[in-house]
Amino acid sequence: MLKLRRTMMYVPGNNPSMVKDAHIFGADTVMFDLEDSVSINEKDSARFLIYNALRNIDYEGTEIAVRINGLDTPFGLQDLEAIVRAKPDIIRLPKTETPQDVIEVEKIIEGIEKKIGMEVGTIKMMAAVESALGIINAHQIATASSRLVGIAIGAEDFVTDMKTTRSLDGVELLTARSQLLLAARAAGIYALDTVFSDVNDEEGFANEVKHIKQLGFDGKSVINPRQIDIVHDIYTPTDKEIEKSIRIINASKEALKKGLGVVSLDGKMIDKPIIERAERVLTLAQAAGVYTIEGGEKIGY
Ligand SMILES: CC(C)(COP(=O)(O)OP(=O)(O)OC[C@H]1O[C@@H](n2cnc3c(N)ncnc32)[C@H](O)[C@@H]1OP(=O)(O)O)[C@@H](O)C(=O)NCCC(=O)NCCSC(=O)C[C@@](O)(CC(=O)O)C(=O)O
Ligand SMILES: [Mg+2]
Repeated sequence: MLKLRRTMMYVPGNNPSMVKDAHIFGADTVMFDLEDSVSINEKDSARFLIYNALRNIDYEGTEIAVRINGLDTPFGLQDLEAIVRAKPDIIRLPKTETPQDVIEVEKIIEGIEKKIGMEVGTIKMMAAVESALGIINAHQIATASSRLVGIAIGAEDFVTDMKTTRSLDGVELLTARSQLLLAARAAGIYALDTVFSDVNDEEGFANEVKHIKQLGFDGKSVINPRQIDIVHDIYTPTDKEIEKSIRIINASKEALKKGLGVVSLDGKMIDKPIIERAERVLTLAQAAGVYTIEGGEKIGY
């Protein structure tokens, strides 16, 4: 089954009540943060909290990521030493600028895995790109380690680096988002969009989600439980899309029987890429729980 990563919800690593209940809101991934939502004087206590939470709280199968501090800070190495031992699914690197940043973290993770007898490769990685240099190096970053399940854009830091600000239409991010997506797709890994900081602007948020879905992102980092359903609703194939995909696949099967590569449905050409897109709609629908593919046969609509 396809692993959905429509939402990765940031949870400040210094907030015990948020950390305890983080999984109950239904985000596809919960991401405990040790970096920018934690002040310098709380770095050690947050690391301790997250280490203990991962070891003692049952997150009921929700994918867990931890955003560590960069290795260029006094906290990054200590974060890795503690957090790898607590076995999250994913370590997220902030402010990744070069493939060496990824390789350096991977070596440390591997060293800890070996030291504690954990199978090498258990901990996956995700790299956040948040600067002009990172975007320019996006493909090298995306292919720097087989542990990488995805790359993400961090827009707040990126626009600061670009000496601009964020707007509702996101014009300042278009090139960076596109470059990040190209890098992720060429590397065959997930592409995650950035946070939308105004949790009360539901309309602005929904418009941004529609925009990044159309660009091709797999999902988005979110900062508040109220943002989760908005993303999931927009990302879940509609009944109409599912029905159309089934008709396309059935038409393609008929074409195959007749030995045809191209067939027409409702006056529109149906060929291989269109069939692939229809298959993906059904795969996404199944992963989202709104459609069933049983024994290779598509049923349930
Ligand atoms: C925004 C706000 C303060 C609003 O507070 P409010 O109090 O108004 O929220 P309410 O809606 O009233 O909360 C209702 C109930 O949900 C609970 N609840 C809320 N949020 C929850 C949550 N996240 N996790 C679990 N539980 C939660 C809450 O405890 C309450 O529970 P209860 O009291 O029991 O009813 C709050 O959400 C929050 O702190 N968010 C996380 C912020 C954060 O992590 N920022 C760092 C990551 S970005 C970054 O670093 C930039 C970046 O790097 C990013 C990139 O890479 O893209 C770049 O460069 O761009
Ligand atoms: Mg950031």
